[in-house]
Amino acid sequence: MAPQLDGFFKQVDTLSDHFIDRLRKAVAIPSISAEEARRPDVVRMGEWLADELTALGAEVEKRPLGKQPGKEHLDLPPVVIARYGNDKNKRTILVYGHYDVQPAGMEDGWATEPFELTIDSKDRMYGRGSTDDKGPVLGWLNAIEAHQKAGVDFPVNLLCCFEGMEEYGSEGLDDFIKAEAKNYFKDADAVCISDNYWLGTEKPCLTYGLRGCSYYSVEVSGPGQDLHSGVFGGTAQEPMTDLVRILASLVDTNGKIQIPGLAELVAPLTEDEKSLYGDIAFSMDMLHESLGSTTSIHPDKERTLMGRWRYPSLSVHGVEGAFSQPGAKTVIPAKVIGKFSIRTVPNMEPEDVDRLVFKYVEEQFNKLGSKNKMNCTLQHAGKWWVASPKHWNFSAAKKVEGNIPVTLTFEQATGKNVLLLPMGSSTDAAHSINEKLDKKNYIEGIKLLGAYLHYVAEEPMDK
Ligand SMILES: NCC(=O)N[C@@H](Cc1c[nH]cn1)C(=O)O
Ligand SMILES: [Zn+2]
Ligand SMILES: [Zn+2]
Repeated sequence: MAPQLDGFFKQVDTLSDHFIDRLRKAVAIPSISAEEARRPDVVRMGEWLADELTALGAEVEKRPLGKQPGKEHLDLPPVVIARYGNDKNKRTILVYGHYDVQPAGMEDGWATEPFELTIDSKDRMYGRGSTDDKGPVLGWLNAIEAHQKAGVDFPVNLLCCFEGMEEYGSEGLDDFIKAEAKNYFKDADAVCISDNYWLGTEKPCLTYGLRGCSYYSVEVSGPGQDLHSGVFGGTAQEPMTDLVRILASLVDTNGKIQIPGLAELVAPLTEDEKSLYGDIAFSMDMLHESLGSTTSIHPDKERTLMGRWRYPSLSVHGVEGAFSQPGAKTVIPAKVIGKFSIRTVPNMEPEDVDRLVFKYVEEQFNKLGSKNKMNCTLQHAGKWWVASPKHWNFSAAKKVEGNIPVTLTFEQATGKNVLLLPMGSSTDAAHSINEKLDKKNYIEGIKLLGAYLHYVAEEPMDK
């Protein structure tokens, strides 16, 4: 272990209550990027983060990203960029994270108030954003503070890029990264992202690939307004009935995507690759623990891991415009918008996926012979990404021990290696109700991020 690390680690332990308090303040800001009414809170969260970074001595800027595409009345939240240290003799590491969160409310079934960090008797810290991605983002700030208070020299120059629209597909960030790759980010020697999870609960992991995500809307409309089913049921063709049929035709119960031609886009499985899955420290029990049930598709670990990593999957997410409250409202919705997405893998090109999806959805709708109107559109697409795990950036991270739309953009625009270094575990329930981060993962995760920076500072650069 590098000698300075000991002092840093001890200081992280000393400051642990203060770091938890910092996370409590962050979780208390409901920075939900998908909800228009919460946009001021997303902006407030960015400002809070910028202030915290400034107080730690970083040079901070809040860069505007313009208007939200398709919602021109809304400003995108600023990207918070910062530089900590400018020593030409040190390496420069660019870290990325996001300060926005997924929607959350008690009505979804949370056991505790989602925007109040609640710590239970097993030191599990519940709150929206605790693991995705406020805990990991604060991990970098906490690592800076622990170095300062321990009197340990910070081993690298740190560049930060923290965005507020990740959970909405990182609107506006691609163009920003491309524009700044040779400007603000020009000194970066490597990139590190902490915005994913361990495979299980005990063993840290490094991630060198992410599936892509192509996200679609299917709008079906007919009547001029919502109708009373007692008055109009049996007289009007119902958009919801058409939509449910289309959505049901996309994928079967065992996750097999029904869209012709899609499977042919996937890189074939080689014997070499197949043999790798057996040795991975993962079990069906671990999967069932993180699922919170035994309703898994595949009976064995190999097929499960392949289903999660190397094959595409299609998920149906929800329906806009449909009655979703408790009770028995007898409405016939006039217009409904179904949402589904496909997690894509090598070698699926997003344009090919779109073409096959649009053709199939059109055919399924035409088969219904409905007089309603249907329109299928792409909301956003992030391409899959695979890195080189032999790079020095990964070698450094290995010593200390899963789509993030902009990962590929960082790699292509900066030309630098990108490492994904997760803090949270597989049971953290990111995007779900009762999201949490274990205190152990948070505190040890701060040490992990700090130690990675020490090792990356020392790695020979010749890979
Ligand atoms: N923590 C990463 C994450 O959750 N990313 C989102 C990104 C996304 C894509 N489309 C909408 N959001 C994910 O769902 O993978
Ligand atoms: Zn995230
Ligand atoms: Zn997320």
